[in-house]
Amino acid sequence: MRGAEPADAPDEAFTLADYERRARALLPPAIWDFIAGGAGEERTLRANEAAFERLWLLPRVLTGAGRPITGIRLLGRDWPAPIGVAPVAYHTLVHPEGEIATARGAARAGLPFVVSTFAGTVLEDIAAVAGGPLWLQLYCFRDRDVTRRLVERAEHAGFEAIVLTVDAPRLGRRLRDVRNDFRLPPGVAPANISGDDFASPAGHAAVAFDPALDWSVLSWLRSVSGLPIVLKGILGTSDARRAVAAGADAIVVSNHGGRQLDGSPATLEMLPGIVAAVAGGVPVLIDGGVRRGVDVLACLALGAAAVLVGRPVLHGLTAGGADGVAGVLGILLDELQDTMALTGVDSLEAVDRSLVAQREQLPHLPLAGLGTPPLLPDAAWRT
Ligand SMILES: Cc1cc2nc3c(=O)[nH]c(=O)nc-3n(C[C@H](O)[C@H](O)[C@H](O)COP(=O)(O)O)c2cc1C
Ligand SMILES: CCCCC(=O)C(=O)O
Repeated sequence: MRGAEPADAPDEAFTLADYERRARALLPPAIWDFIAGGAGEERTLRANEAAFERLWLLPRVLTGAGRPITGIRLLGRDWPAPIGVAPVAYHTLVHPEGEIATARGAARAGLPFVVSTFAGTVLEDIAAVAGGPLWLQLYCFRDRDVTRRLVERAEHAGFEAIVLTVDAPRLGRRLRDVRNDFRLPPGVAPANISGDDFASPAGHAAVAFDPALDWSVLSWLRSVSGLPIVLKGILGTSDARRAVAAGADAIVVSNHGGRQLDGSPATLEMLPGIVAAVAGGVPVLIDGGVRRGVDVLACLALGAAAVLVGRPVLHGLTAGGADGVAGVLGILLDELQDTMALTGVDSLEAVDRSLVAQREQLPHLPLAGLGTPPLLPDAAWRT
């Protein structure tokens, strides 16, 4: 499906799919399953990547576009490209240096890194080697003192935003982990929170996560931190509007990589409606299934300010530590530049919806009219 591919784990990685195959060959099966898996029957997990297969990019020719400039500005900071590392727990599951190596890899590209509440290494140590913006992903615990201390430490260490995950009153039912009776191996534990039994991620979340959060959590967070607040895990238009009204500084359209509510839609499918609902009020980021530079441009064409990438970064970390992370991010960046050049745009401001078409909406394609609901409500195919 993914083009000219070697049958096994390749020696050299030219695509994110190559890194994925290398990681799979290296990791114990239960750890692979924890990372790769989603909730339930994994319908949402599959849908995230599949949604990109339904979009075509429409190249324009003779536009006079020169060398592509990929930089953006977000929450007061310049990013060299609209790509960041999504928060992923326990990088120490796949590499002994964990998030330290990830931060070093991301620093080579100058790209931002969202560090998980469940990082396996110490926030201050990560900050010491980081080269791009650092954001802290926050799970709000029943114990607000533990939650507050984490935020204060991050702020003190130079983290620039808090990314509150709002789609996890508990963890989704991840059947691979249930069947494997998945436990963290010895030596893998959260480095920035203590006291609990963390061995079973779902069991720990059931005890420690606040299952009854409501919108007042934003004012609580404002009372403990002056940092910008990003809400991660918004999938609906009314929640997106509510987030803006409640004072969020940005949102991430996310279904947690298909790990929470199985049966929720692909993030790409929800993006245009959410962008319209937010109407420029705050930047809209997206994650879920971004695996190629073309996917990044498709998200931007549908109105995203930036994308976050989760599993591929862990694949790079598994395969080559900091070099592997830099490799994954570098491939995405190169592919984004190729895509911009070949689409006929040289800046991201020039990227808009006229650059994408949903394949079912191109009337001359045999696939037209199969009854798939339109991704772009206004049939935005133009030439
Ligand atoms: C192994 C793993 C651990 C994750 N841990 C967290 C986490 O601690 N906090 C969080 O908000 N999201 C977490 N996520 C979700 C990611 O931030 C992100 O939403 C998702 O992975 C994006 O999809 P992608 O993997 O297809 O790029 C995790 C995802 C994976 C695969
Ligand atoms: C308690 C660890 C939660 C990590 C997480 O969010 C995920 O695995 O998706």
